[in-house]
Amino acid sequence: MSMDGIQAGKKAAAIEAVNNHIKDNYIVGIGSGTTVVSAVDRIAERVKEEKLKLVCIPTSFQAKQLIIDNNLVLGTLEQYPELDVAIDGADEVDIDLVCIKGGGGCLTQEKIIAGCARELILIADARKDVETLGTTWTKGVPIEVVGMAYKPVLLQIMKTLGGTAQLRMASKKMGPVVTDNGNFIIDWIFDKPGNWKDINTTLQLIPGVVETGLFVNMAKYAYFGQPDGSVGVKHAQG
Ligand SMILES: O=C[C@H](O)[C@H](O)[C@H](O)COP(=O)(O)O
Repeated sequence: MSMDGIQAGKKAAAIEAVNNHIKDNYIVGIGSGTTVVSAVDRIAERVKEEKLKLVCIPTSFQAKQLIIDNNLVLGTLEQYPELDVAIDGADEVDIDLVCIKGGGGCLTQEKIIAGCARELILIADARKDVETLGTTWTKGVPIEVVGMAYKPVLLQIMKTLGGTAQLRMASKKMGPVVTDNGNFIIDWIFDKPGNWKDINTTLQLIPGVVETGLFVNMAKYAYFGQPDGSVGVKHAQG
């Protein structure tokens, strides 16, 4: 898939999801990443054209900037602890709509916002629509960890679950990536897919782990855009 094709797919998925799931007077969670940029563009367009009254709650520093730059109304969880919908990207989504998030390091606030929303809607290009996790996304599961605990956590993950866990290093700064919450990220490359609910619980129980990039039973719909602009929609069972 060409870069243009990927971009076209992201945009198409974002537009269709915003058209179908954003309604007047909604409190909307704004996810993070490149695909969400197109969603916020479309939200801003609809607010202008249809005079929608929305409040947008960000999942990251990037999302907050997107909301402000597009002149949307910015809110916080303190003001609006219950959201109507959250729209967010994903690094890979399996057949049960279990997904990996955090490729851009924003998983913790994303999961909090998703947990407060009635509906989590995923938007992605079609490469990310897979049967089992680890098919096209080979960078593993991002796990946010308190800085001083990164080494024991990393060792514990490999001992308990196998695979390879490594500290994510920054590219334009010496040392590790530091999240919006002041923590580090461990990327865990798993050997094979498993029971993601159990794996997620195991990871969360390791002291020092803040949150994992495994989103299990959270997404309600996933929109996958193709290079030709067509969009496939998947709905969670149950
Ligand atoms: O940390 C980043 C987020 O979880 C993103 O939503 C995820 O990485 C997908 O990003 P993109 O839309 O850029 O592929």
